[in-house]
Amino acid sequence: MLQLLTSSQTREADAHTIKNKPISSLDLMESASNAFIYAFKQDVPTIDSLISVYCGTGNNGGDGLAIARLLKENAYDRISVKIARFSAKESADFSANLERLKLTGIPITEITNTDVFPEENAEVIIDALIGSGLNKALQGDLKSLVIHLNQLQKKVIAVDIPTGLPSEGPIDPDACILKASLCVCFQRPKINFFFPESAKALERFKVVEIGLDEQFIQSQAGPWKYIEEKDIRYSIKPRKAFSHKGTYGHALIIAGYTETMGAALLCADACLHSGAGLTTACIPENGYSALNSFAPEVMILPRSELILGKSLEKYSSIAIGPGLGTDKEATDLLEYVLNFNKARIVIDADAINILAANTELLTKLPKDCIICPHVKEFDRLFGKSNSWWDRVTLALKKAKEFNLIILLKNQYTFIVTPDGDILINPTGNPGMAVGGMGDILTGMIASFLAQSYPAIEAAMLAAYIHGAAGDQLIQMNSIPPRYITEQIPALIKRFTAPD
Ligand SMILES: NC(=O)C1=CN([C@@H]2O[C@H](COP(=O)(O)OP(=O)(O)OC[C@H]3O[C@@H](n4cnc5c(N)ncnc54)[C@H](OP(=O)(O)O)[C@@H]3O)[C@@H](O)[C@H]2O)[C@@H](O)CC1
Ligand SMILES: Nc1ncnc2c1ncn2[C@@H]1O[C@H](COP(=O)(O)OP(=O)(O)O)[C@@H](O)[C@H]1O
Ligand SMILES: [K+]
Repeated sequence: MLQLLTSSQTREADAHTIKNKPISSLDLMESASNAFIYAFKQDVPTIDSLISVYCGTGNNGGDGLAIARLLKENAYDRISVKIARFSAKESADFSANLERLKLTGIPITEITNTDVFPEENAEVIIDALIGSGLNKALQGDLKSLVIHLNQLQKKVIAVDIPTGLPSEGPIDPDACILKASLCVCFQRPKINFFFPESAKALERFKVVEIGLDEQFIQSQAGPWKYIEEKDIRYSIKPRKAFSHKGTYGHALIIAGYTETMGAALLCADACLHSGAGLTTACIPENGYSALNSFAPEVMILPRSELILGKSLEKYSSIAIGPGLGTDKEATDLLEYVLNFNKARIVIDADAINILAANTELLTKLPKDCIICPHVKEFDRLFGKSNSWWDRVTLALKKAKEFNLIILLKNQYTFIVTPDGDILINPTGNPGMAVGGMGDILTGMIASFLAQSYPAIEAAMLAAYIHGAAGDQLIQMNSIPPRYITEQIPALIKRFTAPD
């Protein structure tokens, strides 16, 4: 997993690299600027594009000056540089790069006040005004400049981070930010890129290596970790020779209601496709024939038997909630499952809403229980948050308090653990924003739990593979959830095979 850094940790990684590699800070800036150019060339291959580089006077601005010079060396020769000089300060590496830039003949304009902005006919704007050194919300002259640049509606490519976006912490919905169509960021994505509020600052990002000390970065403390394919390959176990259905556990799916039987079918079918040896669905009687025709491999536990106290001993995992409803019977079922207390459980959808209405049940959750709320379910359960940063911070607190794994769903799903980690899932795409998609994920988690994966791994494998299945169908505008299920077995097999 990639350890993500706060802006102050990034500064430490920067200083550590300069001291120990060793490399001068000016050479590190050159390396960062070269890495930017590499990504830029892929996005703007036309060398006669008109490019304007807007620079602040800190190190982000220093990058901008070096980038302008390197673009010229790479045959882009229709470049101009605009320096926003609203204060007398400049960083040493900015000054050094300004001297180098002056030798190239690239036109440089200084913007010292905002009464009149220089005319701008560039097709591409490179934003090197402020990077990770942002220390307050934009205001004054710089804010006026950013508002002006946003109004031009040009293609903007940001260096390291869009000007005005903080690297971490709550994103103010009213903040003034220079909106980028692409951000080329250095070494690690910024934590704030993973929150929906960042959509006002950037459309997409690319991460480029700039030569910071990886060992140092990985040894940094902090909850934010980014899941990589190699983590999945490392966790996932191939099926063994001489194994049989009993080897892979027996999952019980307690789900479905007259109007929402589909949720139970999708969930049970996804569990089956994710490798559980046996899958049983506990659904109302009016769903039996639908289940038998949709997924004949799945067995049935009559709802009436469970209500009468049928033992849960034989099940290696239990999923409860998809399409379950929130009536008295559903509440009793959840309580019964929680009282059993031995099962490896995943709680979703209506079962989360039942928890929200009966918060005393939270204390009955067994150790390493997984809940997988979407944002509304999460807020119903734990209260409203003002920002995603606050919401995930709250999840961290609740995961510790209740010894619980919280899988908070979104474009980037956050898996928050009782040990204080926040694992960010990178897979998935907006085609997956279709009802029933979460039911598939819950079935997958139940399946991995049944197969004896530790709970955090079960959550991680399910989230990653679920999203990766969606990414295999990226050519579809919207993805019916059952299409995800079809992808799962081959995808799991692929992750068990050598690279
Ligand atoms: N290790 C790495 O990743 C590497 C990072 N590198 C690059 O360095 C960048 C970080 O550079 P940095 O620390 O010099 O800060 P930077 O972003 O230029 O901003 C500081 C300037 O902005 C000003 N300022 C701040 N807030 C403001 C506001 N609201 N409104 C107005 N002004 C404001 C602040 O002024 P002050 O408040 O101090 O008066 C100061 O002048 C990083 O993003 C990357 O591009 C690479 O070169 C090499 C390796
Ligand atoms: N824009 C998106 N990008 C990536 N994944 C998404 C996106 N939208 C939805 N998903 C995924 O689809 C699932 C939706 O779950 P949920 O909202 O519970 O659906 P439902 O309740 O209809 O089953 C989650 O796993 C979520 O991560
Ligand atoms: K920037």
